[in-house]
Formats: sequence, C-alpha cells, structure tokens
Amino acid sequence: MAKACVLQSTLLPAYSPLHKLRNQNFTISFPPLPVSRCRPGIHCSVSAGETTTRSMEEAPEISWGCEIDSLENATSLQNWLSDSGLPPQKMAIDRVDIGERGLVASQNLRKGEKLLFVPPSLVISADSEWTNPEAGEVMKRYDVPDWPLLATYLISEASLQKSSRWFNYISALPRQPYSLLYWTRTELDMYLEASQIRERAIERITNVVGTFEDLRSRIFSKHPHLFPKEVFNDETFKWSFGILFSRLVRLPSMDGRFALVPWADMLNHNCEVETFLDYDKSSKGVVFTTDRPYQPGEQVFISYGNKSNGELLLSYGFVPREGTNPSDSVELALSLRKNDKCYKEKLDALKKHGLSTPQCFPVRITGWPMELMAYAYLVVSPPDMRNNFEEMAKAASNKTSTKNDLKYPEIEEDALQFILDSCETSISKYSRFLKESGSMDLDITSPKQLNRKAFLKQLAVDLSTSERRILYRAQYILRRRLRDIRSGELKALRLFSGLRNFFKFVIDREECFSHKAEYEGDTLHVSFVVIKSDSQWHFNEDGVDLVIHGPTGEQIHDFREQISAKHDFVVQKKGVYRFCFTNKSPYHETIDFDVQLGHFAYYDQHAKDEHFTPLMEQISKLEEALYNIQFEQHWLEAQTDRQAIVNENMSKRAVHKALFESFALIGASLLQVYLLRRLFERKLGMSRV
Ligand SMILES: C[S@@+](CC[C@H](N)C(=O)[O-])C[C@H]1O[C@@H](n2cnc3c(N)ncnc32)[C@H](O)[C@@H]1O
Repeated sequence: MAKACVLQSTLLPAYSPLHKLRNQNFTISFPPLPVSRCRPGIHCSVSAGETTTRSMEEAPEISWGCEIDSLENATSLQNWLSDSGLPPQKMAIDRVDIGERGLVASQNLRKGEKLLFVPPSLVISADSEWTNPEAGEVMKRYDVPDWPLLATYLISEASLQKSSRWFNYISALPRQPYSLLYWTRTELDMYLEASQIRERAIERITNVVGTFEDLRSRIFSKHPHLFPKEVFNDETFKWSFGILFSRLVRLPSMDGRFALVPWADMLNHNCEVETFLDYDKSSKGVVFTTDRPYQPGEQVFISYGNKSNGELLLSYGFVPREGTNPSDSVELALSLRKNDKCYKEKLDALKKHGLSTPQCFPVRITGWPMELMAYAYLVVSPPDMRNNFEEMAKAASNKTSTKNDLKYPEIEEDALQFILDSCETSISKYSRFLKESGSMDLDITSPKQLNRKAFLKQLAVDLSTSERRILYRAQYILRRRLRDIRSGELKALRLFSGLRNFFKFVIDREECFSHKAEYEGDTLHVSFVVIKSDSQWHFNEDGVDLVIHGPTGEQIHDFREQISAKHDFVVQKKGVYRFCFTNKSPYHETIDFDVQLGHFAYYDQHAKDEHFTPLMEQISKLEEALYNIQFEQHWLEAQTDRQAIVNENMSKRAVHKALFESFALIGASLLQVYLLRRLFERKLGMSRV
C-alpha cells in the first residue's frame, strides 16, 4: 500500500513541489530536485512498470544520448558551447572517480570565486523555442505544466537530431540516466523491501506513466503527425523524466524557474559542499560560488540540495558513503492500532488534517520532528483524551503554531514506547534484508545482467545500512529517555554507570584487546595516542592501524596510519568487542589506549513524581557529560604526553647536534693548528739551510 509522507517537518527543509499544476487535469506531482563508490556502466534499457517485465535485451534502446562515461560527445558539447557564447572556463569535462564524468579545475580556484556564467540563451526552460514550432504551439494551447512540457520538449528536440540546436547537448546526455525509474518492480520489491524509498519510487514511476498516458490520450493521439508513437512513447518519456529528475535545477533568482543548464549539469554532488546553482543578475548568467579552493586537476562539486540518501538514490541513482551526508534521514512509518477503541475517531481527525494511516515521518541522526511525536500521542491516547484528538492530529500535520509546547506527560512514556516499537520493527526489516543480501540469488543469465544486479544490490545495501544507522541512533535515544522516565526520583543518580579501561602498552607488530559490552544501545568511546617509539632518533609520524571488530567478527571501524584518533559507536550487539592494533614501523611504539562504555542501567517502572523527573533527567545527563569530560581529559593528557616526549626528543637531538658541531669545530681547529705548525717548522728548517 502506498503511504503518504509528511515531509514538511521541523527537521527537514520544507517540501517544495517542483511545479504548481496549471491544469488540474494533470495529476502528476513531482518532488523537489538537486562520496560514493564507483559503479559499473549500466548500458541496458530496463522497463520499470509493474506489468512490463521485458528483459533488458528486449527493451528498446533510446537512439540518442551516449554512454555516461563517454567523453567524446562531452568534448563536442564543450566546443559547441564555446562557439555558442559560453565564456572561457576555468574547468573542463573529464572522467572522474565520483560521478563518472564531471567538471575538473584546470587552474587554481579560490574560495568565493564565481564560476560558469552560462548565458540564458544556453538554458532550456519552459519558454524555450521549439524546433518544431507547431508541436510547441499545441502543447501551449493545452496549457501543459512545466515538467511534462519540458519532458516532451526534450524528446521532440532529441528526435530532430542535427536540426535541433540542442543536438550537441542531447548527444552528451546519458542514454540511460541513473534513476530508480529504471528499476523494475521486481527489483524494487527485492532490493528496497525495507526502505520507504521503495514506495516513493513506485509512486514516481506511476506518476510518470500516468503523465505520459494523460498526454497521449489528450494531446498526442489527436495530433499523431506531430507526436508519432514511435517517438513519443513510455520508453522515451522514462528517459526524459530520468534526465529531468537528475539534471533539472530551480533558479531562485530567475523567479524560481526550472531549467536544464548545459555545462552546469556536468557538476557532481558532494554532501559537504554548500554551493548551489543560481542566476546572477549582475553577470546575466547561471553561476555558482566556490565554498572552498580547488587545485588544478581536482573535481569541482556543487550541492544538489539537502537531500537524504534515499532521495539522492531516487532522483540521481547514487548513495553517498555511510555517515558522510549531514542531511540524511529515514522515513519511519507509524500506524493507528487496528484494535484501538477510538480507531474511527482518530482516523477522522487525521483525515481532516490531510493525514492517514500508515503515515511516514522523517527521522534524522539528530532526532525526529514534533509532528511524529504528535502522531504517536494520538495513537496511544486513551478514550478519555478524545477531546485532544483534534489538537494532536493538527500538530501531526504541522498546522499548529503551538506544536513545540505539545506535551501530554501522562502518555509520554507510552508514546515513546510506541515510537521505539515502530523503530525496532523497521530495524528488524533492514537487518533481515542486509543479512539475506549476502546470499541473495542474483539470477544470473548474462554477465551484463549480473553486473547490473550486483550494482543495484550494492546501492540497496548502502541505502539500507545508512537508514538503519539512523534508526539505531533513534532507538538509543528513545531507550535512554524511557529509562530516564522509568527510573524516577533518586534512581537517576545511579542511572549512568561507566566501564572504563585505559592503559599504556608497548607494541611491536600486533596487539589485540577485548572489551565486553553487556547491553545493546550503550555507547562505546575509544581513543588512542601513539606516545613514543623505542628510539629517540625516530619519532613515528606514520601512526598505527586500529581495527575494531564486533562480537561476530564483523568489522565496525578502522583507522589507518593514525597517530591519534577517537571514535564513538552505539553497541548494536552485546558481546565481546576486539580492538587490534598493527604497528608497521620497525620500532616498538608506546600507545595510550582508552576504551569506555557508557551504560544507563535499566530500572523497572517506579512511582513517578512529575516534579522530580525532569531534575533526575538533568542529573543523569550531567553524569554522562562528566564521564565524557573524563574521557576527553584522558585523551588530552595522552596528547600532551606525546607532545612532551616529542619536545624532549627534539631538545635532546638539538643538544646532540650542538655537541657534535662543537666537537667537529674543535677537531677542525686542532687540525688547522697542527698543519700551520708543520708549515712553520718546514719553513724554519729551510731558512736555516
Ligand atoms: C547533474 S548530473 C552530473 C553529471 C554526470 N556525472 C554526467 O556525466 O552526466 C547528475 C548525475 O551525476 C552522477 N552523480 C552526481 N553526483 C554524484 C556522486 N556524488 N556520486 C555518484 N554519482 C554522482 C549521478 O549519476 C547523477 O544522476
């Protein structure tokens, strides 16, 4: 069942539909637009519809565009753009590690520099002139909204090959854009089973198919000479929408117009970059301002917007490396309980505010929106709170200004437990998928298919891992809050118990240590500093390796060639964690190692006192903070030790050098005296003769 999702939350940027429908007959509604691993080329065309299960070999190929990693057409595009008025550039299209083709600095670029300057004449928007003006006229007559209009425009221009002024641009576009539009229903079901992105992809595919059907029945079928079936069909629409989803940008300074900007659309995305494309009124061109310097040969990035990994996969077909996307979020589905005595009343309240059951809410690594909490309050509220249903549903729909004050202390624990249960149900789906993905039958019928399936599976594994990570974090926070609430009164003083282990050791080649974690959800803090080597003439600047393994031998984290490092992680499985150090230098090294486990002890429900609970919460938080400070303090002490030894070695070396130089000077002086004496003695002998 498709689930409605509230994206307009206190945590996510406001949901801004790409276009407002000008004609209500069109039912399409598309979501907003714009360091990962390498991918094998997917040079096949695959059907996405539920009923269309054509194999890749059978699917018709698009006869324009190129393989995404091809540079030949990109070079022609570059030449054509220069001839058409693109000013000289400080970047060039090249093959890159991230994103296959991208723009690479051809000279030093300063931070804060404006780049690109693509003139409006080289931008494709809903107002662009049609090479076939008659077709353009018909589309305008039907008042087609921007997205379907641009999709049709792109196909029309592509089919006219060299007669279109956009020939060079279209030839450099990927023949098959990376996008979930190209995943079959079976692939979506199999690989994205745990993620809500599956629903979003199905919805999007349905919208694209529906839009094409709408255009076909209302316009194309009535003007077959302008829109022949061989050119305007579901396959070509899938291509053009794939291009729009992965390349269309919104230009705020051009009245929020949506545009395809040749050249600028060769820039790849980086989650850490904070610069966006926009129209610059002073230079009259599309630009972006660098937020960091680049050296010649370095790939230049922009941001496609603050999108979650799922949204990036949906529109652009890639998933950033785990933990690198600060805008990452996962959609958590919450549902009313079927056996709820007030099910109907609650559902009516939800419907009144445009919500339903199940309903998705975004959860981030930093927390969840108030809307989600409001929905949870509604789900768990007993019949005697029916007067509050309306207020709760309103707050869950983000339509209330007082939502931040929404508090029902009497049902807070139930609401948090309900969110925790939903989180855990979702986590178990991800865990099942990730476990099964290891032995997933890739149904190999050809190497090409194997390549594709392995690639899609990897994307799904990456997405599931990053989404599950956020849920684990939410689970940890929820458990802690519940423990705080349940512990009550003075119990909170003993809530936090830490297990600490810190010591210095000398390592020759390899040393392993283990630490037992008794509870899931606790946080393990690890730090080490390489303090000294056994030779005062050598000081290790290459560092050591540390690999952390979980209870079943899985690798949790690794540091390579580090002098000092710190890492925190949430214990997902209780058991013994192993920390293995490797020293690759020929010297013995002394390492200061600190591992600390923070645990909130679980207490059963005790009498609660509303006045005391917040105080106890604060005390337990302070206790944890104190513990963390001790950890930081030890780390700093270790760093100071290292620095003291570095300084001591340096001064010893300086003294040795000075002594050596003095001895050398004395030696040279004595030699000089000796030689002079010999010379004078000889001269004296000669004069006597
Ligand atoms: C606007 S285009 C950028 C140019 C594109 N690389 C090309 O060669 O045509 C967006 C597409 O680039 C790729 N891309 C962009 N950023 C990426 C990243 N960080 N990692 C992997 N692929 C990326 C994706 O295939 C995406 O659909």
